[in-house]
Amino acid sequence: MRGRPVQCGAHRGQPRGENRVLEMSSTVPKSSNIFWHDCPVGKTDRQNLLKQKGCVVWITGLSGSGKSTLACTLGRELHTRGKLAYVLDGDNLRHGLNKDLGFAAEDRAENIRRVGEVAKLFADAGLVCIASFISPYRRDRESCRALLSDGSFIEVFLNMSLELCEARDPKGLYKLARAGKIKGFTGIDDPYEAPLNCEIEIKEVDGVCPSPSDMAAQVIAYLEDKGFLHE
Ligand SMILES: Nc1ncnc2c1ncn2[C@@H]1O[C@H](COP(=O)(O)OS(=O)(=O)O)[C@@H](OP(=O)(O)O)[C@H]1O
Ligand SMILES: Nc1ncnc2c1ncn2[C@@H]1O[C@H](COP(=O)(O)OP(=O)(O)O)[C@@H](O)[C@H]1O
Repeated sequence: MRGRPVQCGAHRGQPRGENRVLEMSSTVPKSSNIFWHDCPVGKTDRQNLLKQKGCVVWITGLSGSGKSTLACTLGRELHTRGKLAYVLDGDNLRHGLNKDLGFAAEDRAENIRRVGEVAKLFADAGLVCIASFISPYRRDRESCRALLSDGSFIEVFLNMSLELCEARDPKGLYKLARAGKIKGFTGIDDPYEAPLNCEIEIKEVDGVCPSPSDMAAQVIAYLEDKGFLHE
């Protein structure tokens, strides 16, 4: 859902003859008397330099579904092809930018809101931004999608069963959650809302998950097809 337009009456700090309408897709700023500054080098210039188009590949799924694995494999594959990508990973961002947030629904929403804004900046810089977050709430993911225009938000759903994720349990978190030692763990006693209209769905076939390189190849094929890997 697009947010409400904000009237912005100045350019580079100088008042303009007519107001410019900026589209704000998230919350309305708390601060007043703020002005948008345009720079002479724009997104198109950066994309031409990089010979690629900026976008956000948003990977969502349960803990243990393979989000970080896909993010890293995809990042490496793009790097090998000479494409600039950057991975934003849930666990990593919770060590810094989002270290003040927990796992209550409102904290997860704020986590995803911040990441959506950061991912938008990376896409504007011309990079393939790979965001790897459980992002369990549809509404939060849709808010991030609304920040990006023209199909440049690509939602990848790692549709792996809870059984598979729990059997993997690389960090032992499902075991702790089952034992009641972690409360509000996604898939156990906290919700995960599967995407309804994602661009890419990766799932098990006969209980077997595609290999990391096959998953990455599926995303690369999409990016190629939609022209993100060219000027
Ligand atoms: N309660 C609870 N629920 C889910 N996950 C938990 C929880 N507590 C800690 N962890 C660890 O946090 C990682 C998920 O962080 P995210 O930022 O991706 O979560 S969210 O998008 O805000 O829901 C997640 O990483 P992944 O396993 O890589 O998904 C876990 O390692
Ligand atoms: N496609 C895959 N095939 C087999 N094992 C995988 C695959 N993707 C991930 N794994 C393994 O599953 C576990 C969880 O993967 P991870 O990427 O950490 O998931 P998430 O980031 O969603 O929590 C890891 O031990 C990883 O090596």
